[in-house]
Amino acid sequence: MSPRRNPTAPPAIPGFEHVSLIGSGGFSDVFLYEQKRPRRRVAIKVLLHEWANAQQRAAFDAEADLMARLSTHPSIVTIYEADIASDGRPYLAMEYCSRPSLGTRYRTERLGVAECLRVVVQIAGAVETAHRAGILHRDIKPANILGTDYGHPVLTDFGISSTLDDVARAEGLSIPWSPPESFADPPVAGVGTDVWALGATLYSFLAGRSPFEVPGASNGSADLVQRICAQPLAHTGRSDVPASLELVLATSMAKDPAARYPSVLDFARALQQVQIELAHGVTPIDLLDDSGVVVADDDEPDDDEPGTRLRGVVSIDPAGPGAPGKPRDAAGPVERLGTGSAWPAAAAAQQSPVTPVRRDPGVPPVFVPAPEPVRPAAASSQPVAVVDPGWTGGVSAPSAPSATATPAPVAPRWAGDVPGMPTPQASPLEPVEDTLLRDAPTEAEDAVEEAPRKRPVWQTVAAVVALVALAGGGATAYALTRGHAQKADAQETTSTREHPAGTEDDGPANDNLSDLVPTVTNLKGKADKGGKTATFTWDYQGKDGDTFMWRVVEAIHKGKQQPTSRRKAVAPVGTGGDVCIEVLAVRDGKQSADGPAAACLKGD
Ligand SMILES: Nc1ncnc2c1ncn2[C@@H]1O[C@H](COP(=O)(O)OP(=O)(O)OP(=O)(O)O)[C@@H](O)[C@H]1O
Repeated sequence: MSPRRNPTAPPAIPGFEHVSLIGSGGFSDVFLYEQKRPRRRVAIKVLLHEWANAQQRAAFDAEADLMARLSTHPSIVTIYEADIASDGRPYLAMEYCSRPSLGTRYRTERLGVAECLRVVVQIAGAVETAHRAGILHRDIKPANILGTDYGHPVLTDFGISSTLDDVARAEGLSIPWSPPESFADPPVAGVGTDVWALGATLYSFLAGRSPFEVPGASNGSADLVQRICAQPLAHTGRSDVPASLELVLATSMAKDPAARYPSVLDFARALQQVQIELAHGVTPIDLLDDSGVVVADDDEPDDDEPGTRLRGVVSIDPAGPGAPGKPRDAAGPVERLGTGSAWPAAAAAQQSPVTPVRRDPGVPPVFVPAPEPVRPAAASSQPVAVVDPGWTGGVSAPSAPSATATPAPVAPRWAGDVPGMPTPQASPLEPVEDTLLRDAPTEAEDAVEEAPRKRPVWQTVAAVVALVALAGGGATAYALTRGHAQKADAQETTSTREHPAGTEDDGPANDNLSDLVPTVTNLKGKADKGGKTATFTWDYQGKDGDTFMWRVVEAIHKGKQQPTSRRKAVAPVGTGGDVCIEVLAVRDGKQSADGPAAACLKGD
């Protein structure tokens, strides 16, 4: 896969030897290093820019401390150290996860229902733990669930980049896993955002596609946003997914945040109920109690909280002494949640300090909460330690579950989420892009010492709107690279591609990815003499014999795909000299894993 930018040079870091590049994200490059003492492989995430001031440095330190404390959770990637490299760039050394991310796996293999449930319940424990520490993840998606050497799923990417500055904190998100309120202006974030994203992640694992991706149809960012906001959720299309699980998914992805599970813990409990129904082992939800330690097993079953590795779940005040990953600075860069409820996360959902989720009093929450709010010293217990096979890879201690312990999900009230949802036809998938709302840093941007930033959602929505205007003859053009809104040049524009997780560059984690079809890069158009046509050219680093499909793209219509084996396409220009095209690489019937690249030529 060709990155949208060249990776930066690996910095010299005392005590570590650079081995290879693992991959590049929007704000960082991740390298494999060999730590000298003790000898072990580590993944080092190096931010693209050095810090401009002491305030940013302090924010980075606070964030790294927080992450390190959170990362003791068994389903959160372990952080080893955070520091500043010799070239001035901050870095984070972490556990090297040698297995492909779930972002790669769900697209390339059919995951079993049991594994999907197990993974998501485990990750739910991580997310709930973060929420109790006052942190929203805000970018939960399959690609951010890595696999350790032992195959344990671990959540990563808590947005260390969001320490950069206020702009970075604005919003950057992965459209396919984002809820409708993320597309509001300004975007809204709360616990419900993570509940939706985790539900959407589970859906992706089961369906092999993200929830609003329609096989065979256009799955650009504008399409996805429209469907996420307005269309009902389709069934996963799998006969081995029971109706109860479809309902849990629909509840977690109810359009109205108030109609979702009030906390990730509640969502996880509903999944445990499905595990019970399917006679699967119940996966424990790993949480800390109020003293900050995992409660030791004892021999009394906990019928009320099946499989929750926690006895006295309490209202944890993130500022309190027992809070895991207690923020050093309450005014720090990460999004903090409110507290003070017996349902801490639920309370937080209503009190997001950034923009509260508006709860419509006329719409009662449809989730039936667990019978009792969590209480301190509930003195329930776990009976025996059992080995949870598969992803768990370790000893866990689910309590004896009771089929009546956790309430079954009830039908969401949101009209679009009711059963009877359309089931998409099975057809070859056209993968949608992973993180869709990022600026693609240009070399010029890289050259200046500017904090990387994520593009606020409303800006991208504005870009979508601008593209609509373009179809109507407007002169403003944007290159929409499946969600990347890049302002185009006056006469020539270039579109570069996102580098999605799971499609890394050459490196040890990529062995199983050699079959992925890369995406074209450096797509640019130039008006031909006479102004009636434009010639687009692009770069491509795939295999001999790979071909391309290209087509003209308008705001609400896409032209017929045209095959070519050349890296060139001549497109007719529209009114005002505007024209946008998208180009997809094809190999043996397979398309670019990252979808098409797109670029626009803007008229006068
Ligand atoms: N601890 C790790 N072990 C192995 N691979 C990792 C680790 N952390 C990240 N990676 C891989 O490195 C690549 C880049 O990761 P990074 O988190 O920077 O990018 P991203 O998630 O694609 O983008 P962004 O962070 O901008 O959303 C991804 O392919 C990711 O799977």
